[in-house]
Amino acid sequence: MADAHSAREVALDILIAVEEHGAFSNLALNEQLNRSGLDTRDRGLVTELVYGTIQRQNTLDWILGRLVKKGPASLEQWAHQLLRLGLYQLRYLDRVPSRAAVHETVRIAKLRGHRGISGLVNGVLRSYLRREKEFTLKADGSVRALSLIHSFPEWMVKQLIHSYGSDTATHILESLNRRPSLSLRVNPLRADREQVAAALTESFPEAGVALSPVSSQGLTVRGSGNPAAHPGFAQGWFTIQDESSMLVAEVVNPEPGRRVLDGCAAPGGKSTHLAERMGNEGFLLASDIHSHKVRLIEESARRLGLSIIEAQQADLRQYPQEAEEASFDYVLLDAPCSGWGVIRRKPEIKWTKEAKAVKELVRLQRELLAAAARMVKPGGVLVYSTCTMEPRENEEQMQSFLADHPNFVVDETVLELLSPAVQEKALHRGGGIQILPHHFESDGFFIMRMRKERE
Ligand SMILES: C[S@@+](CC[C@H](N)C(=O)[O-])C[C@H]1O[C@@H](n2cnc3c(N)ncnc32)[C@H](O)[C@@H]1O
Repeated sequence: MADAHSAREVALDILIAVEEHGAFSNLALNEQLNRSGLDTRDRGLVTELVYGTIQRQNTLDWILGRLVKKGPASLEQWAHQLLRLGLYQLRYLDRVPSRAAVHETVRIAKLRGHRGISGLVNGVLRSYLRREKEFTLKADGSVRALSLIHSFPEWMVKQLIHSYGSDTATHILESLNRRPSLSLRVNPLRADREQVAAALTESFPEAGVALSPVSSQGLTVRGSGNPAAHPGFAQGWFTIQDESSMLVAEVVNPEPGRRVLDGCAAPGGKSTHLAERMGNEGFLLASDIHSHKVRLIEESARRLGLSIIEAQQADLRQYPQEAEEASFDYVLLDAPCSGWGVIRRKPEIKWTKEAKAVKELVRLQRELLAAAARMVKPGGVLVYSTCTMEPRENEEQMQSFLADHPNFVVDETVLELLSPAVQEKALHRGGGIQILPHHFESDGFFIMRMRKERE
């Protein structure tokens, strides 16, 4: 069995990969954990350390700025990451005794650096423990205080307050700092929701499996357990998917036998959901610009027994061959976006995506929307979705789409397609629905359904 020492070293390696090489935290975690040979408890610790340290980065750096003489940026990259990792444990992890956290951090510093560095690490962490009270943060209504208390960039906090008001913005920030939960979508072509819940509970008694109030195909897993390791996964009983994300296919609500285009489809979470809802009858073209990701759609479709999906690599903006224009009954555009709704799973989004990136995304989404609109048959349905709470990419984007495309009308009855719990909580924004992260402790999502008028 591996010990907690190596857990911290694995965590440090992942933090360095994310910061220096721009790796995605969730992918880097998966890859390094699989290689590490750590047991379940230590894997849990690594996950906690990596997500927590990235999540709390600006608060940790604010403190380090006062404790490291020339500032933390003057240190070598790995030493800066190591200090963040050590300080995170002292400030946020009750279950790790302070002595152990300091001792382990200094030990790693000795292993990886020279004596000077281990002395510095030791001094900084010990002076934090002595001066802890100086770093108490109080909400005083300012953007700066909220940004430091919850560790979000100030521009993002400002934008959330502007869009949702201060109370809701605070709920959003708090929720995005909680651990991501796990949910599954049951494949009705292969299994029944109650039976899958019972089978998983039998295999993982600690898992706490329950029926989701959000989606009629969803199950939530609140405790520990790894459903992907259950034999039912390979047999196509279920897919691991966030609950909010399941609402998109429910809003599209395609009839079996029809022609569907998913224009930004990889890795295929929503394409496979759509095909399941169609009872595997009809035709679903799942296309994405990245060929390596198109393979993932094919793999999932095969595992779930969905033969109506044709996956292809294509830039939606280069579409269509004339033959395909206006030939789809339903078109889904699940657009690339700023991803604020999934910060729980990819906390580095807070630090890597800058304010100006939103502008570029808005332009790309606009081009993709125009292309998607061309593919819809007269009388057909267009659904636009994003996993963000940023209004310029959501309701404002749709406002300008509707102004440019007067032949599309908003489907105002969209909530009737969704569960009572969603009907009660979802916000109505410009004809679309907005799920916020604290509504169900799931991802933030915007979804809007429109119909193309018959000529
Ligand atoms: C939000 S993700 C889609 C997630 C997917 N719908 C699912 O549920 O698994 C957005 C996708 O858009 C793709 N994309 C970006 N630009 C594109 C373009 N010009 N044409 C087609 N796909 C594009 C990206 O490769 C990415 O996979």
